Amino acid sequence: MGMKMGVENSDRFVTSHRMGETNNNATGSAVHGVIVRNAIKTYGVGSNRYAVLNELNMTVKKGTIYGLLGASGCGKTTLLSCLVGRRSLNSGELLVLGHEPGSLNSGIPGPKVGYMPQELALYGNFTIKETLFFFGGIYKLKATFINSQCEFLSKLLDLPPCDRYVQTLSGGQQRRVSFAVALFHEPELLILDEPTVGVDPLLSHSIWNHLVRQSTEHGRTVIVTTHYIEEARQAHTIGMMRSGRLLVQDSPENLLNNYRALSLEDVFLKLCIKDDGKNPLDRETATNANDSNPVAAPIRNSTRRNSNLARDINQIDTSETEHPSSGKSPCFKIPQMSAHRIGALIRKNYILSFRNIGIFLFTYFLPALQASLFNVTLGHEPTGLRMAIVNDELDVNQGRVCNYTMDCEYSMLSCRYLRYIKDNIIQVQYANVSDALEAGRKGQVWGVVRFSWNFSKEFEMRELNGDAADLANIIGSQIGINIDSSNQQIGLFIEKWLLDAFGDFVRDFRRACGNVPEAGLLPVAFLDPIYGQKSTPFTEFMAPGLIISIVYNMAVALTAGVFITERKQGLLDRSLVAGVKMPEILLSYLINQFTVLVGQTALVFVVMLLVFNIPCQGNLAVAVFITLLQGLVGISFGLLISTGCDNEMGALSLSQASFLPLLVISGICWPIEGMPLYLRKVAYVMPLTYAIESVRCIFSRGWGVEKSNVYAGILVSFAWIFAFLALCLIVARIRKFAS
Ligand SMILES: Nc1ncnc2c1ncn2[C@@H]1O[C@H](COP(=O)(O)OP(=O)(O)OP(=O)(O)O)[C@@H](O)[C@H]1O
Repeated sequence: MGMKMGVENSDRFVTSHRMGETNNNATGSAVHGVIVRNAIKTYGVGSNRYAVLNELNMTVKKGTIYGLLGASGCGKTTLLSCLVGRRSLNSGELLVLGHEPGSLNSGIPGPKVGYMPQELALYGNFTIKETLFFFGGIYKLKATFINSQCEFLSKLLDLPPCDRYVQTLSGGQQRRVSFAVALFHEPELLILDEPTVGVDPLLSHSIWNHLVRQSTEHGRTVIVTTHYIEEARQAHTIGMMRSGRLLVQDSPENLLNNYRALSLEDVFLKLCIKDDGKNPLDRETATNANDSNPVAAPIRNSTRRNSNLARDINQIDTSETEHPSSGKSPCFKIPQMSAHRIGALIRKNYILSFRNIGIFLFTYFLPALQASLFNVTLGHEPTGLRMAIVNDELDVNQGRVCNYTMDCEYSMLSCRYLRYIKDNIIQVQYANVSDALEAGRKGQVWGVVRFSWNFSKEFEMRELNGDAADLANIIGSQIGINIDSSNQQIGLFIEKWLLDAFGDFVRDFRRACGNVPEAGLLPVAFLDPIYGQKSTPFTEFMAPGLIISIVYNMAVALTAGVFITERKQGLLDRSLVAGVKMPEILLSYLINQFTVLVGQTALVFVVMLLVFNIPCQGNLAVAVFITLLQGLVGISFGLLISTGCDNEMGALSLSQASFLPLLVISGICWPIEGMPLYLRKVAYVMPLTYAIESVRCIFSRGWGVEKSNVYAGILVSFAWIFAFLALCLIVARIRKFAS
């Protein structure tokens, strides 16, 4: 029933449906849909180089169906990808609808071609309707037209309801949706790579009928590959391919007659037997099937072929023909971008993001969680540090026990000093130094504090004698300290607390004795700091680096794999054949990720500044701006990874591998001034270094953009964004993702 309705409605394919256009079905006056001459295409490099297309010649008349048959691996897909402009020939000539694919105004890649690749090349998270609307957006089709096509093709191809998700469809249904995507915008040329795989015979029959109608009633050219040789009988011309060459091309009837065969399979078999053992480059033997046939003629000998090429090209309306030299865009010229394609890509990216709402929310809030974790875990003073105390001044037998006097009394000063030590240190009494040191070696204590038996007495002598104090007196009044310095941070804290405790002890004691408190301290005074506080918390030093590295790393992680999956599933190829340009894809991802980045950055700043009170002395807007720029650097780097890597694992490894070196070299955890001179130069050209320095200057010094330390961060960020994006385009061009 559905198929019947499809037949009735087939006239829809002559409507005008493109926004801003009156008629899209001008077929031009060229006689040939496709002409391929002496096509050579190789893969691999050096000794691994091999030819997949071997001086191949092919002629497809406009408005006809061309069935391309051949064994697996003979080069059919490669030929088709050259026709749609996704690959280029090493040598030879190729004209599709009178233009070289990829040349200006050729419409290929673009709306003139409908391409169904071998892979499914559909977004599983999209409904059928969303799929058509995505490609419709790329082709700038009107919504009413897409809706009516959706309805029409549903009936023709017996598709499930249009609101069904592609990933929930059966394999055959998915193939039919893929077929619908190739058809629905009514292209002049249909290139279908095995459209009937996984489709039941009834539907396959209907698909072929539809293709016949498309060619006979609407003058569309169809090139179709299939492994089911017999179904190709409905094609006007059959091309039989082997080892990168066309053994023959002719109408099915002629082939059956000329080879006295009952089936096309027999014809192919006979041709293969004939071809076996012959030099694949021997053009005479490869193309001697039917000398009298005008379509078979172009693939005979080289002399004839050249003259045929001249003739074939002459048959094409010269106004429609574009030669490589005239129309091909220069190597690295950035193609013109279009708002409707970018709009379609952005919508697609958002739909894909919101379909995985759980993952989206997690990644959206992750930077804020990381910032919170940083504030909770880093920069705080350690507590519960056990220190061994060996106080020889204590002797119960001699009546030397701790007293708690605060008077000017030189008695049991060891106990008095110990009371000034911060609670972060747990004091554990040990009877003798050797036991205490042994405990330190076993990791039971972080150090040993020891007093001699006559500590208070010697301390008094030292105070009274001043410069006249002798060495024995000085040594006896010392507080001996051994610290486990295996952990520098803990060692530094213990050292500082013991010294602070001594400073407090001396000041109080001298005050009690009516002396000037400060006289007992070192004659070095740290006055008010120029910037910051007297003891700036470590978190404040690290905060700018942490903010930027969290935002940067998140941006890299979210973009490093963005179009690897699309590429692997053939979706990138399909979009590019539909006319999308690589810069448009990059821009759409930049825009999508940037909107996520804005939210993430805002949350990180809220957590750092409002929740954990990291001070910002300068202009917060400039700090946020630099952080956003760094996010864009991360997105650009992620896109570069995505362009260069073939699989998600490689992208993940590369993004992770680059993160740690960048972290350490950018001065996040340790001052750049602590690096060797040569490394500092490297550090300063890294993407994050200047930006971190800029934000640090804004946060702690309150500097503005007029200072070179601040604007350097902005300029360097812009430079990296442009460098990464330019590299993306170059890599894409080299790897042939670009159109
Ligand atoms: N990107 C590539 N790099 C290297 N070799 C490739 C590449 N793509 C295809 N090939 C090789 O080129 C040959 C032709 O492949 P192609 O996909 O064009 O064959 P095909 O006729 O379409 O096969 P099938 O009918 O199985 O799809 C195969 O040997 C294949 O391994």
